[in-house]
Amino acid sequence: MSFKKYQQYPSVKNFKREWADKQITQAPIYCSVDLRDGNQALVNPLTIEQKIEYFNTLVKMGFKQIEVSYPSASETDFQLTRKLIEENLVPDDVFIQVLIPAKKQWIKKSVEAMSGVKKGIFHLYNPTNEFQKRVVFQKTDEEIIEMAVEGMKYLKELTKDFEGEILYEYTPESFSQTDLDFAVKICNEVINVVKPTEKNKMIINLPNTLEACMPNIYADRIEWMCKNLKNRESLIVSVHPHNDRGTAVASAEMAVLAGANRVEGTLFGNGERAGNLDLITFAFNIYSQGIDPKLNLNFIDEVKEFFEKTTQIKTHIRHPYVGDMIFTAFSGGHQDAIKKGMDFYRAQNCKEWNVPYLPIDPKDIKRGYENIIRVNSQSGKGGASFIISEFFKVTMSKNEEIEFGKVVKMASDKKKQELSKDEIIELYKVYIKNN
Ligand SMILES: CC(=O)SCCNC(=O)CCNC(=O)[C@H](O)C(C)(C)COP(=O)(O)OP(=O)(O)OC[C@H]1O[C@@H](n2cnc3c(N)ncnc32)[C@H](O)[C@@H]1OP(=O)(O)O
Ligand SMILES: CC(C)C(=O)C(=O)O
Repeated sequence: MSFKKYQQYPSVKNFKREWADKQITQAPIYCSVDLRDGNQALVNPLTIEQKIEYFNTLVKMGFKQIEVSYPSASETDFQLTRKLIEENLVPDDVFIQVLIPAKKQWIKKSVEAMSGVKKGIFHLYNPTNEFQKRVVFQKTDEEIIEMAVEGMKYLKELTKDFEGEILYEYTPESFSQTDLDFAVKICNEVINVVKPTEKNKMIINLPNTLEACMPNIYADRIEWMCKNLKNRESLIVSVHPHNDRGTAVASAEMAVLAGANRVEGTLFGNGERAGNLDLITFAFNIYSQGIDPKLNLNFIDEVKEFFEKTTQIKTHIRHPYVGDMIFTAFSGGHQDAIKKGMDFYRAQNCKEWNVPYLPIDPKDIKRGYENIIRVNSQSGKGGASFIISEFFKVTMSKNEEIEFGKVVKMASDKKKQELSKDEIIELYKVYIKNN
């Protein structure tokens, strides 16, 4: 291994950031890219039937913008888009989005796929970083700009008679490794073609295609772009974070502070390599700050079950907010604080959630309190006492708690396994009989 193979990501020079003093006060616009970016990462891409079921789940969750396909990628993508439109499967308040590479034949195919759309987002992209410009495309800067400009002109021409509500989106793909001066130049040229207004905005999407820098630097780059893009008030600035460094959620949050109005991501962060921005964690983070997340998250366990069955990807037991073990403590110190916190919360009929070690109230996502404390050899008296009061409806004295705590500790240590609720209750019955 040699770290010398890699270079440090450059910071934004001569730039006075403002985002660091801000707070998120409202949820941004969400765009789910599960059916495109998520789908392109699956071992077996989704069938039309699976995509429709997935689409309906996203709609039920409250997504108003959904990237449904890459119509030039496959017949399935193309036909799915046609089916959604022809069979009127898209609610009136939902935009469907298609991803389009900047090449005439693919633009044409994508426009055909969207014919008759009521609310549509045409998302054009071409890679803009130094390596891809020179090695993959073997083009000059001017030729790369021409690809984007000519692509957008052609797209506009082909869609000029569309009667639905149309939004154009442009992505300088691989923005994360693109020189900022070039990124702003190419975006401004495309903006010149679309000519957005405050009433008819366009989307400029700035992806962390390969997440290569720390979230603070991504935020600097987003704020710098927001300050240098033409006609900013007519733009919806969007971000599309990936998770290669494991910091996609932080990058998205800081990008929102830095001026992004919209985030693209997927459920539970599915996506190529280390995945995309996890929209569920992102939205729960907003929720847990007392802000309306503008997504319906209360049936997230059903969504998770559907997601796992459909994608064949198991969500980690420690996945923030939704993992199976996310509201469970084994360790004594934590259990003691949770028990005291729960007792206080109930006794005082608290309006604000403030129970230690529980990031949100499990009931918010239809989970009960029965698993918040589980007991093994790492547990203390508080854990055993919680089980007895919660499930045997007996409140122990302090002294009893101490003595019975020792009994439970010995039994679980001897067994070298967790003790079930029933085992603890049985131990308690014996303890009472003998004392
Ligand atoms: C970061 C992202 O997620 S971007 C989205 C990437 N998603 C996908 O690629 C999924 C769908 N893609 C596909 O199904 C196929 O790649 C297709 C249909 C688009 C093209 O297939 P093929 O013609 O067989 O080409 P192939 O995949 O080998 O190579 C891609 C070609 O498109 C070019 N290309 C890649 N992106 C773009 C773009 N945004 N605009 C224009 N051309 C592009 C490449 O330079 C390459 O060109 P070349 O054939 O002249 O060398
Ligand atoms: C096409 C763009 C938005 C993309 O998927 C990426 O850059 O990761």
